[in-house]
Amino acid sequence: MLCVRLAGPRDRPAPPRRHNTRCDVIGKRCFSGNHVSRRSPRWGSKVKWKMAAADAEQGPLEVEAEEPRSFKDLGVTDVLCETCDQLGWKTPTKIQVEAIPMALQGRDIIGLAETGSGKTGAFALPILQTLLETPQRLFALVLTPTRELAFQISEQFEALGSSIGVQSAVIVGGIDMMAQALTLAKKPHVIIATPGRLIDHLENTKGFNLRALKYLVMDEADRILNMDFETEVDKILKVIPRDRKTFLFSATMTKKVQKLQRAALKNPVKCAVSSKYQTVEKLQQHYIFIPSRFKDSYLVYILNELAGNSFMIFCSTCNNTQRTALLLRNLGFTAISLHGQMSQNKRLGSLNKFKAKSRSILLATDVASRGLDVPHVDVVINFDIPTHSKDYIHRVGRTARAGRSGKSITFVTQYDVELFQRIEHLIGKKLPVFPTQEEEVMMLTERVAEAQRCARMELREQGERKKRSRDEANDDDTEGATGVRKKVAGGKMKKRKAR
Ligand SMILES: Nc1ncnc2c1ncn2[C@@H]1O[C@H](COP(=O)(O)OP(=O)(O)OP(=O)(O)O)[C@@H](O)[C@H]1O
Repeated sequence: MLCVRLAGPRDRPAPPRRHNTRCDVIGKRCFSGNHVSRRSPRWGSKVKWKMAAADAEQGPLEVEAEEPRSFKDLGVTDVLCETCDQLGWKTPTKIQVEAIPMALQGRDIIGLAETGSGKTGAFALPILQTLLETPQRLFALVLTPTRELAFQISEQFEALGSSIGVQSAVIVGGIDMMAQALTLAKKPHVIIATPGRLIDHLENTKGFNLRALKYLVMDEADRILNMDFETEVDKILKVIPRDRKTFLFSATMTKKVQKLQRAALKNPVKCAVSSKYQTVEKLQQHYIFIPSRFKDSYLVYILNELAGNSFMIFCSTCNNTQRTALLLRNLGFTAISLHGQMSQNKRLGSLNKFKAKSRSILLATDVASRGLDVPHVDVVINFDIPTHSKDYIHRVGRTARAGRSGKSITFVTQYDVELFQRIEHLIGKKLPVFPTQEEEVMMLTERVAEAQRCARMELREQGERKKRSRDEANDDDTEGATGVRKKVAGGKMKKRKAR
């Protein structure tokens, strides 16, 4: 028997019912009788309805909930509660409290919650629970803006679904189409994809379609819906069923999300547990105002001052990311880069080294600003100020995740004042200055200048090598290219060495 109580979308949740259900392993029947219907969250009677109407024209329904104590209270089935417990998720986060019961009732959802607040679990758990109750291949599609985020979400689905045998597939660019086609032929339960590559498969891979899809998730929805992906998303929406459930999640909300809400959502519930552009409370945000030509010296100074921490440093271009990584490596820091001009293998390699703490500094473009969850990041440095203020929120959200504390420092030069003011306006806060000692910074300039010269040389050599051979093995972020470091090192560069 499948656990679906056919109820109207505005029904108040019914009391829990125990019943026999398909569970534990997708497609196998369990008769333990321990499972709670997906339409029967235990705390249902405590839901207070803020707005009575929920018509698409009138905007999404907003709900306010009294806080339940456990995932079980939200209506999550025992087997998934156990997995949450094993993952160390003792209590649900606010967005999970708001979104999971609504999702289990079969509602479309717009989820807005600050960075690092557990949005992935908020959409993955209801999908897995429904999959358990109504097993089906090619059940859910999650769209993400970046490849690394797709891998991360897939890991989370696999972790949460480990005890029920869920199979997920990552379909992103930069990876062999044929291998992906073979994976798709096995019909995984959940596909996590970047829009462009998914379209490639929908158009070119024989036998692959999403005509039976039950769930569409857009993670980082506002980014997915901006101009870069608009055409792809429209194409995808045309080839998936209209009677699917749709979830949009992000830490920042734009008018474009509302635009899509009109186009693709049905009777959505808005689960907003933060204001539109909110940064995390436990994040200490700072800025430094410095002349543009001393940026590198100030960076080295700060890395020394905060030695022992783990850093994510954001640059505006691939070239500057690469250059700064080379510069820092020439000065003995364990820095590694992640940007769009690297092969996918190298990108994942960099991220894994940083995650494994074998590198303490990750330099990245905005390809790493959204969604990436590396819990040990202590400090985010905006070496180049973000040109889109919203990116600031996502970048600094790479630290202070899941209740931890963290620090961010934004470099503001004479050219960045207006952008900085826009950021302060967006987040509704005046940021304090990060204290620096100018004399100490100036003492670094000579060595930094030498390292800059070497980094430029290496960058040129890398460019020439790339031209000579398109062989990926020789391209991008070759850490071996730091032989020049020896030329620079000479004496003891740093007061203290970053880990
Ligand atoms: N209920 C929970 N209890 C404890 N930890 C949790 C819980 N839910 C999620 N987490 C952890 O919190 C971290 C952040 O979760 P997640 O990546 O889903 O955040 P997010 O809201 O999607 O962030 P972003 O906006 O940056 O994408 C992850 O490491 C995840 O394992």
